[in-house]
Amino acid sequence: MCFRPEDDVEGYGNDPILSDKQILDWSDRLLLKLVPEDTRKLHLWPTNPTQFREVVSGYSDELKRIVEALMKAMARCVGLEEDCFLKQYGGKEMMMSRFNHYPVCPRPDVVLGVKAHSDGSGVTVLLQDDKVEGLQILKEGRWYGVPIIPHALVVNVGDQMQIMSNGIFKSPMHRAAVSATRERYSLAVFHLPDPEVEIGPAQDLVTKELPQQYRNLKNYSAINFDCFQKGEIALDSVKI
Ligand SMILES: O=C(O)CCC(=O)C(=O)O
Ligand SMILES: [Fe+2]
Repeated sequence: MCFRPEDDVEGYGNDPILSDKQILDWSDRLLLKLVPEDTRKLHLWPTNPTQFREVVSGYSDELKRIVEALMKAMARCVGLEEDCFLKQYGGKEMMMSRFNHYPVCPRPDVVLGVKAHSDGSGVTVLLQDDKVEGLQILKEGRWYGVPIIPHALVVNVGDQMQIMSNGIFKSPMHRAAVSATRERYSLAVFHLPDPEVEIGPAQDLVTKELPQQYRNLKNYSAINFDCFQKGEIALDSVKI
């Protein structure tokens, strides 16, 4: 019922095939827009388990509150007015959820659950599997496993926060490994600006020492998608 329709990105399916050179991710995923609420495609939302809609709606409301508080704190951290980043989002911020399932894989030495990427969001909140590790972050050329911390959420800075902060907050490269013996689940919620609204480096963070690093732009998700298909890094393509 909730299978991804051919002309849509939302719904349940495997890694979508966008090019014949693409190495596929070892994962099934369910992609659902949560916010704006009036754009939810409820026909793609599972009805089993029966509490799914209620639980996910509640989670979405709480997360929106947390992310907004976080973005305010991040603005204050770099000496900006607290609503400086949120204001750039326009009135219609977006939240997209991705439920990842990584089945047991016979060759975890050559296959990834999610290939190395940085998130195209402003901020991503990850709810990790509480038993099976898999998330890895690239730091100074080495991959580090992210440990499971019970009841904790993992927050990832996304590319659009790197742009708005003029490169001060970094959007890390990360990937998900798979296991030969255990399946794994994760839930990523991407918090993004309204695609119709222009974002760019906060002018107070543009100085003589740190000139503007990125151009102003709209709909970064589309830029990200185009670059992914060409095998290019989206952030590099918008660098000045
Ligand atoms: O499964 C994970 O821990 C990471 C998933 C991820 O990076 C993503 O969905 O963008
Ligand atoms: Fe990610």
